[in-house]
Amino acid sequence: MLHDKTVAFIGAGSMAEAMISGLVKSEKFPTHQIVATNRSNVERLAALEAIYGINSCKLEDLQFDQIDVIILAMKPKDVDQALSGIKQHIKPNQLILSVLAGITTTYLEQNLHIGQQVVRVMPNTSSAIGESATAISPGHETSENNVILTKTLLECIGEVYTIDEMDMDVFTGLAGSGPAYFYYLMEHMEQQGAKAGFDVETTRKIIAQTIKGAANMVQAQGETPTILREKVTSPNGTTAAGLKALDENGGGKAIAKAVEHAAIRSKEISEQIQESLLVNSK
Ligand SMILES: NC(=O)C1=CN([C@@H]2O[C@H](COP(=O)(O)OP(=O)(O)OC[C@H]3O[C@@H](n4cnc5c(N)ncnc54)[C@H](OP(=O)(O)O)[C@@H]3O)[C@@H](O)[C@H]2O)C=CC1
Ligand SMILES: O=C(O)[C@@H]1CCC=N1
Repeated sequence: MLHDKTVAFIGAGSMAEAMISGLVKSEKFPTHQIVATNRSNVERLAALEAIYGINSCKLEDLQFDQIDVIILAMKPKDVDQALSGIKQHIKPNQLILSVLAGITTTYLEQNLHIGQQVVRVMPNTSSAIGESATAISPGHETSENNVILTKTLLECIGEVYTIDEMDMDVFTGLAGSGPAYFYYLMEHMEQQGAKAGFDVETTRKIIAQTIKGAANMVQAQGETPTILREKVTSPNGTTAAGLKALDENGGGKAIAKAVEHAAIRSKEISEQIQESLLVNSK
């Protein structure tokens, strides 16, 4: 299904690079069928070409009629300008995937053609190694074939979950932003290792293996995190002391708040973009 598809990224930053890396590593389709464009940073495009063997070009030189799937990957604040720039070149039956946090399918449909095929997508940067947890929510006009194409394409970069768009903000708080919470945790664990005189490289490896092992246990054993946590925790042992300190210092609450506030911010972005649309249409 993918071998004859051409995919263009509009926006070539961190998220586009992670997806390009994962797509290339999947070897599901030729790298020359991936094209990256951005607003102005030509050095960045040259670097992506050199690293991944993909194509790139200036946005104005993109051959839109030869692209099957267009992936929007600019910041939400730039979406209006980006859509105004590309609308005249795209056709309603072209599939548009948007990875933009907070940008709804309704917004995309209102700003593109009647009947435009759109899917809202929320990947994370683990796409780079084929380990993303990616959500998709198809637009109102999107055909079943295009939903299947979207899933097939995104399965190259990890697991894909089809969710109700109402749940996209929470999914963003959990999985889109999620890797950052674990990196933050690792940063803090690393600091403690360094304080105790461990060298940074070794500590990093130890922590990464510990997190990977814990995640794999959840996936492989089919046991809940609660049961698995209890199995680590001996009465009056070291883990109990560590968990008590976490609780007393608001650890659990802080994690819940992180997910909650990321989701709130995603919703806020939707509202702000919708408001600016209303203001501009007055
Ligand atoms: N980073 C992440 O972990 C995740 C990000 N996302 C979403 O991905 C999107 C991109 O994020 P990220 O990659 O971090 O951002 P970056 O700032 O790294 O990249 C943004 C890219 O968009 C380009 N761009 C800006 N305006 C336009 C335009 N009008 N036309 C074409 N290209 C344009 C920029 O080009 P130039 O450099 O030339 O200005 C740049 O290549 C965001 O909407 C974010 O919500 C979703 C999931 C996870
Ligand atoms: O921080 C952001 O807004 C983007 C969306 C999810 C991850 N990064």
